[in-house]
Amino acid sequence: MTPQGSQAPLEFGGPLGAASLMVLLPVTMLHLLLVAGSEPARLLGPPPYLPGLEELWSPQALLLWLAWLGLQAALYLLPARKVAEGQELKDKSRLQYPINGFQALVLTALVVGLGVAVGLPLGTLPEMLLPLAFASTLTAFVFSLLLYLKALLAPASALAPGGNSGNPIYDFFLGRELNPRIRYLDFKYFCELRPGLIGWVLINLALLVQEAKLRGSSSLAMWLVNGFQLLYVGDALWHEEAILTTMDITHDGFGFMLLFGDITWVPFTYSLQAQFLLHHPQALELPMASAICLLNATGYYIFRGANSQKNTFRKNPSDPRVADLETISTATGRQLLVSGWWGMVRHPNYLGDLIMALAWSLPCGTSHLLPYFYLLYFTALLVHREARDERQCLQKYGLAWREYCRRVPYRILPYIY
Ligand SMILES: NC(=O)C1=CN([C@@H]2O[C@H](COP(=O)(O)OP(=O)(O)OC[C@H]3O[C@@H](n4cnc5c(N)ncnc54)[C@H](OP(=O)(O)O)[C@@H]3O)[C@@H](O)[C@H]2O)C=CC1
Ligand SMILES: CC(C)CCC[C@@H](C)[C@H]1CC=C2C3=C(CC[C@@]21C)[C@@]1(C)CC[C@H](O)C(C)(C)[C@@H]1CC3
Repeated sequence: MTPQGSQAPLEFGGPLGAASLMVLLPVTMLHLLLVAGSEPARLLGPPPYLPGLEELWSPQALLLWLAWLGLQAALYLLPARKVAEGQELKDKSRLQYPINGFQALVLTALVVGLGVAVGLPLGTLPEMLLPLAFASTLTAFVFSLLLYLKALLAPASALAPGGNSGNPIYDFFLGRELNPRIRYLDFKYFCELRPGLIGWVLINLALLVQEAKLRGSSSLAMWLVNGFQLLYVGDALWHEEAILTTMDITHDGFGFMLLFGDITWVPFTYSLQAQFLLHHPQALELPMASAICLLNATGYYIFRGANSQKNTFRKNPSDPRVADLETISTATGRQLLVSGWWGMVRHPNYLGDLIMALAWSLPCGTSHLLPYFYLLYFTALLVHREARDERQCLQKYGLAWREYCRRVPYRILPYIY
């Protein structure tokens, strides 16, 4: 039996907020897909037209989507170069995770390359984005329901701290079980890094190919967006093990929010800049392109530096790369860094991520707000995420966290926020 009505405070506006988000997020995604292909490309205006069910629903798109999930699951189950252990769980056990995400990216590139060589029309993918996104949304709802039902059979120790309020809508949205898995296939870990992230760069690539077909060559702006986002995804898969200490894996249950976010929202909205560029070509001069590359490199340097510093420290505080950093001791026995990247602001990794988000939008010019959607959404997501993390850290570390906040007063942007 699983406990109902856990005392964790309700987040995301409770059941009403959760229900609204479950409608709003898919509608926003479909709106963005429609608007990106339209002439005025207005983020805040109405969509160019309202698609009928016959345009959204396509059995071929559903089959293609399921085949994609199947391919990624098969690649996940291949032998891995390393098996990593997750954080300690409530019952003191640790789960095992295969580290073969980068291998999956390379093998996917080979499979797609082979497919193209035998005539797979990659350039037609952009025309299928709407039905694919719809099929992906349907699968997210169905899988979330299966996860909700699976959690009914899970022991109490397997449940997430939130997501077990007893309200079915809220719990369906937030996710009840912390690490739902069937044998070695851990659904949350699989979804967080594979089908969505790799799908995102594949969609970008198809948009680049299609642009070359339409206009004779791919634009510099399209190359930059593809290159920056491939670096981001490649980096995430290369440092796959680091995901095991993120809030999503250690704290959040696996429900509609993360599942839809991972497999639907990421590939179909994070590729918005490339979608925009296919329909709205932008001239980009070399000096401007160089400045944008420098901005992306700066963001990446901060993002990677901060994330690696924390991961190295969490794995082994005596590692020579972090042993000289100043720390605060906490009652839990864990320490908090107060110098290096984590002495600059309390979330230096968010700062680097936001700088990169700006660099991904700039190649699209300044005539439209639409390609800046990611930057706006991401700022809101990270500000909200930062507040959630602060609450959890205050609960975990108490006075030591207050001392950290006193020593490092800014959250994300030095001297501003
Ligand atoms: N592209 C996208 O859509 C998204 C990207 N991201 C990115 O994912 C990455 C991970 O983000 P997220 O999981 O939110 O959070 P963090 O990687 O920032 O992890 C927060 C945790 O780090 C530990 N921590 C905080 N301060 C310190 C300190 N001073 N010293 C040591 N440990 C500390 C605490 O956990 P503990 O003490 O228990 O170790 C805290 O709970 C970020 O780079 C973020 O930008 C996130 C969301 C969406
Ligand atoms: C739209 C919903 C309200 C919220 C959905 C949120 C999800 C899209 C994001 C939650 C945390 C994420 C992370 C990444 C992608 C987006 C989601 C799933 C991440 C995999 C991107 C690549 C990074 O290098 C990372 C650090 C591995 C990220 C981890 C968190």
